[in-house]
Amino acid sequence: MRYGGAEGTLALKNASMSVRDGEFVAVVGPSGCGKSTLMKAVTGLWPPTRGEVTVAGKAVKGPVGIVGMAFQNSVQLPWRNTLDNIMLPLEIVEPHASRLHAHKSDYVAKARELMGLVGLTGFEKRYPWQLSGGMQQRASLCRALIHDPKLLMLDEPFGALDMFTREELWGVLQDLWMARKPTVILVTHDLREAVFLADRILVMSARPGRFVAEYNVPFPRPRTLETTYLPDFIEITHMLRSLIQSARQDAA
Ligand SMILES: Nc1ncnc2c1ncn2[C@@H]1O[C@H](COP(=O)(O)OP(=O)(O)OP(=O)(O)O)[C@@H](O)[C@H]1O
Repeated sequence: MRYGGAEGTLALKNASMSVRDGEFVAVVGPSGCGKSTLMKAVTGLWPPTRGEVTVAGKAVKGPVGIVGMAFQNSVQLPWRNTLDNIMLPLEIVEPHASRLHAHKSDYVAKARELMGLVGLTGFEKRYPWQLSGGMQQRASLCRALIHDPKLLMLDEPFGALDMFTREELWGVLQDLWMARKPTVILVTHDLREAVFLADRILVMSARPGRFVAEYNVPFPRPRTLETTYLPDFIEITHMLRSLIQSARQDAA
């Protein structure tokens, strides 16, 4: 996958991966290795120069409707309250857009249910600027899930948060995933986050990115912060750190 024509930046090369229905996969790798590019390819936001992407058995030719997305900088529309921000995808993604007017109360109930799951009950009428960063990311997760996407793409969703809030949101995301079981692809620089959340971790090489290792995470769910202090947990994060360190050195 190349940006800017034949002489442009080669972001991904021979980057082949597959994810099972309902699986939670984390993608880690050196900075600039093409993780976000991978997300753009999978969601159909940027077509690969060569190769193909298949989601739910169909070749991706443009933006994929069954995807929910959340990024590091959760952009909530400042003139909409939290409930209305969460409901935004319903105005865009079919079949919900055509049904929204006639079934508004059902959809509002669904948004409230999601808000309950992430601990935002009572904040429906608050505007984004009245919420903390962590609360805005909770709202982003709800917005990413409101249209029941089969695939949830998360690109550093907690990257801008302090460690305590981040760890709290790992639990929130795990609960959401266990309740709804979407397929998740999480891009993260935080190796503890990857090990806490994922069933399987894919490690990328330096740019042009490809997959150089994968690791199945053995811990039963629900995982708790106590899990992160287990010797095995620490050993896996060390091992991932060494793999990424070697990938960075190979590139140097
Ligand atoms: N729209 C674009 N146009 C040109 N080059 C781009 C574009 N987007 C990304 N790149 C380049 O492609 C390469 C991979 O970028 P990408 O954002 O996918 O990496 P990343 O692994 O997500 O980075 P980071 O870990 O720092 O977030 C980088 O060299 C980047 O400069």
